[in-house]
Amino acid sequence: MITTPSRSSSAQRRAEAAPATPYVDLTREEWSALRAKTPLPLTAEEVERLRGLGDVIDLDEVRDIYLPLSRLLNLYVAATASLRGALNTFLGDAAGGGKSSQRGTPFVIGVAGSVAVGKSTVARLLQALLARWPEHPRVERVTTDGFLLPMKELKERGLMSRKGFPESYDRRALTRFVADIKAGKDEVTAPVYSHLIYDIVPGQRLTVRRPDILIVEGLNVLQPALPGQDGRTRVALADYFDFSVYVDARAEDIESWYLNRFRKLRDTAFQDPSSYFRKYTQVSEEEALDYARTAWRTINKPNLLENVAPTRGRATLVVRKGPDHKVQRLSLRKL
Ligand SMILES: Nc1ncnc2c1ncn2[C@@H]1O[C@H](COP(=O)(O)OP(=O)(O)O)[C@@H](O)[C@H]1O
Ligand SMILES: CC(C)(COP(=O)(O)O)[C@@H](O)C(=O)NCCC(=O)O
Repeated sequence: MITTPSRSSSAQRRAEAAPATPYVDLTREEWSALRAKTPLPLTAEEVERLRGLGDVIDLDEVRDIYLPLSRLLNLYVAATASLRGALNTFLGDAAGGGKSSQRGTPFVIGVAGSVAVGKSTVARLLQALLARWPEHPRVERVTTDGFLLPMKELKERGLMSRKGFPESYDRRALTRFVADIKAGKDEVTAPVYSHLIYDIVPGQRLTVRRPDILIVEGLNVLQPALPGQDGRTRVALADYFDFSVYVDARAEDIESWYLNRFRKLRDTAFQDPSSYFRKYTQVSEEEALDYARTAWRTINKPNLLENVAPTRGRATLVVRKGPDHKVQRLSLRKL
């Protein structure tokens, strides 16, 4: 065969020089150029609604990063619906039509990353943007903190300073919750955690009623399953995800976001007389920040390094933020 040498593009040359990875790596510029292909511009009114979520987020960031992401997810949802059609065709052929009318289950998106990396901000934004697509107007969001063990149990098990570590959750209940959603149940409920009382709210449940899309956000959503008592591997939460996003940043930057958030909360939510953290409004800011620094150094940073960061390579998409929260790079899993 005769081949003619062609002048390769810089992207091609970079791909050839880079070590093999299961991801397509994109710079911010490459990703944001995809915005032009997103047929869903934001109106001024919608931009205001996004601001109304209470998140401090740069509007260019919404347009350049999160709007293309909502487009990508819209394509994945559509592709999953086509796959369901293929499955129904197969079931129709194989089972004489009896099982060929699967209604479809919610499309589940996991959002993982460290404490304070910005998971909730990303998840709220995605919820608002995805709900604008006519194909999937009902988008619900749950945080995994509802599956933390109640404080009484954490105390009994000596886990109060391991809050957020995999062992501080009822992982079976969490996996069951998402399994039930993917089983197509009409109503699935979950316990509710309150940051105010720093505990599970007794008797309260949230109900998920077959949304088009469910976003599950939490530190450990990409954790592999624990082996059962019989030593056998179990199903993990992430086995039920249709797509997952890992929000990544340098630990030093996340620490400063954690401390900033603590400072803001000290001026707002901690002032509430029923707040578990009210004591930090009664001491100097420096003393309060000393507590937050210790919590970062002894709980959240070790959890990030030991448990959370090692799950990054399981995500469908990794978004890497810089010190100003702006996304600098993205890695998208190849298919
Ligand atoms: N894109 C962003 N731009 C500016 N600030 C952000 C952004 N994302 C998160 N933050 C801030 O960083 C802190 C942590 O974000 P949050 O969404 O609460 O994190 P997580 O849910 O991962 O704990 C908060 O103070 C939040 O306001
Ligand atoms: C509630 C959390 C464990 C996070 O829960 P998630 O929804 O990610 O499962 C975390 O935000 C937290 O409160 N950690 C305890 C250590 C600290 O106070 O920073």
